[in-house]
Amino acid sequence: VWAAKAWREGDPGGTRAGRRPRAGSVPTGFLDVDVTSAPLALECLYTPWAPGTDSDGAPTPQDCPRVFSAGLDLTEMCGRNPAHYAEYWKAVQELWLRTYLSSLVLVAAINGACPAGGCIIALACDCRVLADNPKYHIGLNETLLGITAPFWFKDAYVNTIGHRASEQALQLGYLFPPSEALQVGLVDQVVPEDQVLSTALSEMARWLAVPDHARQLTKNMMRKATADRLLRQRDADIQNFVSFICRDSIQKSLQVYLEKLRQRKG
Ligand SMILES: CCCCCCCC/C=C\CC(=O)SCCNC(=O)CCNC(=O)[C@H](O)C(C)(C)COP(=O)(O)OP(=O)(O)OC[C@H]1O[C@@H](n2cnc3c(N)ncnc32)[C@H](O)[C@@H]1OP(=O)(O)O
Repeated sequence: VWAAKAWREGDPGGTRAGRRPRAGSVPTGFLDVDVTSAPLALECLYTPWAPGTDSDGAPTPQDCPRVFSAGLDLTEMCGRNPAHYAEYWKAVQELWLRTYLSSLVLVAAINGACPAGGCIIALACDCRVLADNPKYHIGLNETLLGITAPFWFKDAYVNTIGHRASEQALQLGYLFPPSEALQVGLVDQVVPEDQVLSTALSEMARWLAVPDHARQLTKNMMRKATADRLLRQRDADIQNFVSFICRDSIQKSLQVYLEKLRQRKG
């Protein structure tokens, strides 16, 4: 995700926020963003986490091909205590709200798989450019993990691809390959892999050509109702998440899913 400020200053990389998971951060699979540090805002958010770092120790997108974000870190939702789940979910809400309501132009350059939490961050951006690789699936696949997408994930989905397509894709936990993602409107452009970043920059230029105040007011007008819905019920949403995730059956489902992932690797 590239933010307008960094781009404007001629530093597309900007300050890196994506680093290996650490205390106080929201591990989202391979995307790790510190949301407890206010000045970070979104000017710094741009890269998925994966092995491979630059001279500052920050990861570089070209070093982590194949994964934009593996979604939320399932190990944060397994075998922990309710206080941990509550804190984690609050941080996830915060990450989404800040991204979704940012007055900056945000363009997601999706250079790999983009399931669940990865998809929700991409959906919070203004525009999505996906690399044309049949392995780069995008969507909300929660049901396949035995869990349900929270209402605000669903709202963002419906806002983007419509009610019927969301209803079907959410129930099936469907991950769209690039051509279908484009067709349904989940992404705005599908381009060859080596053109993702340049296309994202062109998109950024297009959005930045619009007077800022008019674009920002319009963005807020379009997004406010969806964000307000979560803001009104943040605490209830946290309680729902905690009681849901603490169920034995849900813990079991998540553990089985994680185990399958690990076995698939081996
Ligand atoms: C009432 C309301 C209740 C609401 C409740 C729930 C709310 C929503 C909750 C969660 C949303 C989510 O985001 S769930 C996460 C969904 N993500 C996925 O399903 C993706 C899983 N991962 C993959 O499919 C693949 O890893 C990949 C396609 C992204 C990449 O494939 P690749 O082959 O490159 O990588 P590996 O498979 O080898 O994985 C490497 C390594 O990472 C572990 N892994 C992968 N994904 C996750 C993850 N999301 N969380 C934790 N760990 C993950 C994988 O097990 C490997 O680990 P090891 O190195 O230890 O073997």
